[in-house]
Amino acid sequence: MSESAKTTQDDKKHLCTVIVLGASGDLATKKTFPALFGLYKNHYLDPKTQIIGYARTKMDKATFEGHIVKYIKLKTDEDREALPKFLKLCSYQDGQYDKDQDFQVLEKEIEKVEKASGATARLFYMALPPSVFISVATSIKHNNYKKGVITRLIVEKPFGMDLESSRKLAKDLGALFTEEEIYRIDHYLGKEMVKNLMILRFANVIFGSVWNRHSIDNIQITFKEKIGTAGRGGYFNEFGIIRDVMQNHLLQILTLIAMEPPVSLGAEDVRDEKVKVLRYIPPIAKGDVLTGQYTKSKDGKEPGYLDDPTVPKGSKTPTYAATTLFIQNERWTGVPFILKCGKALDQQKTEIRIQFKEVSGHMFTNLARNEIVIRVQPNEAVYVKIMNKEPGLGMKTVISDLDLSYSSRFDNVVIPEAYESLILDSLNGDHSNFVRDDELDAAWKIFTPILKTIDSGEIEPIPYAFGSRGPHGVTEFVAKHGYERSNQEYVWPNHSEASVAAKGQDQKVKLRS
Ligand SMILES: NC(=O)C1=CN([C@@H]2O[C@H](COP(=O)(O)OP(=O)(O)OC[C@H]3O[C@@H](n4cnc5c(N)ncnc54)[C@H](OP(=O)(O)O)[C@@H]3O)[C@@H](O)[C@H]2O)C=CC1
Ligand SMILES: O=C1O[C@H](COP(=O)(O)O)[C@@H](O)[C@H](O)[C@H]1O
Repeated sequence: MSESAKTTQDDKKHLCTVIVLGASGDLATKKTFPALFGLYKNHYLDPKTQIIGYARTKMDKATFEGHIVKYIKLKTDEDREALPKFLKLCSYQDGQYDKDQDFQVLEKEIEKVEKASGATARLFYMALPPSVFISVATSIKHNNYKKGVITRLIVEKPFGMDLESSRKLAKDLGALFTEEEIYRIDHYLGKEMVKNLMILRFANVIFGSVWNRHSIDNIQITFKEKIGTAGRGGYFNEFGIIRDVMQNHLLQILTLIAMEPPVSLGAEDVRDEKVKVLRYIPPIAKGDVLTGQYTKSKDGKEPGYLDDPTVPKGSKTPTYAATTLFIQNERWTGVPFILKCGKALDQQKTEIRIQFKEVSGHMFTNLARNEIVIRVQPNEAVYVKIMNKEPGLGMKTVISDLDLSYSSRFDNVVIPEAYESLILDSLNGDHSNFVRDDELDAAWKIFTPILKTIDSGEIEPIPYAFGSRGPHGVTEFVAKHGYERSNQEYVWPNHSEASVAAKGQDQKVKLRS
């Protein structure tokens, strides 16, 4: 174990200097700096914290500041007051990613700000394309890694393309930094409702006792986006929707839904349980996958995937995928976990739908199955679909719900951005919501064989129109794995953003988009 790693055990709350590598890029501008600002204005960031941006692009201070503020939303007077103070903490340094002398200049800058702030830890945020991860990590190790200073490295996905490349990345990174120093970010682990999963499951007897194959018939985890690849076609085409969303975000949700109770909330206890679940899942079978690719919208206004000039002609990269995973352990054998994700669909939402088995006996007719729906975004909510007596003189059953919609239940709550939550965790040295190397390995084992089949062009993606519900066959795919759609009419009252807005001005919860 390195000198630096040894000290981290006891020094979680060190004052950090934050170094954002790739500071000129999309992620840094859209997510990293707005999240750092969010932490600052809510007093989670020590006001002495210094933030240094680093990238190849030459920028003076004013240009850099213009860049940082582009996606920072200023909603209140306090926000407007906080911004100039936040900008004072930020500076920018240009340099190449593989030149020691440039990282030496960066080192001088870090030492200068450390002297002023008294910081004893460094958080390097790699907001960079994976092609430069290792050369940047090497440059940091050679030039900016100091004995006695805590070093933390946030690495963005994708963590490889398949099992082999992921192992290589892990090996190369592992030769430079300890596992304790590495924070592999999956921003879904920072989402409020994803963080709520352990509490829902393990702090409620009524849920805990039915959370198994004896009561649950099937589980669906769905991610839908209205946008297409939106200028990221070059990146996307290499990866496809399974690597972009399913193998990481949806699988992380699955592990939290399916794992056994951890011994504690400690990072290693939680991650041990997550790995165990993944190891019980066999690789996805070819018959358990359906893929699609979006075409022009029906009105011709939105372009098809292949119309993106950065996408190679005739590409078969899927922009939609549905797969079914099975966890072969005592709790879950026989329960299909159906993961669905797609771009350019009819709506934006991420939700977990747990459908229970049928009620036995024949006392009632026309019953719908119970469902617990955990709405990750938008309109965070947990609602339970139950059968109820239709009010009146008869004994007719009707679907109703027990609805915990955050917008109506919690007053004046600000739901933090996922990146705010995760950056705060890394500043505090907390790994619980980051991906461990063996977790990654187990995840790639599940997906690599089917990805190879898809990459070989063996599975033809089914075309679907931009803005539609997805490719034909998804309903049948889901039904094949046991999901039963009720023939009783039911619409969750808070299903759309419009419905939340329509609830009127007394809406108290501030939900950030
Ligand atoms: N953008 C997003 O919404 C998300 C991104 N990610 C991940 O975050 C990381 C960064 O993504 P993103 O910000 O979109 O990436 P960008 O393409 O915007 O790259 C970030 C910066 O890296 C430098 N760069 C770009 N291409 C190269 C290259 N070929 N060689 C060397 N340097 C290069 C550029 O800075 P300069 O030229 O100034 O050095 C650029 O500003 C990636 O790993 C991505 O997968 C994860 C989730 C969401
Ligand atoms: O990681 C990614 O996630 C986004 C979706 O994130 P969300 O927080 O807006 O749900 C997705 O658009 C992108 O393709 C993917 O790389």
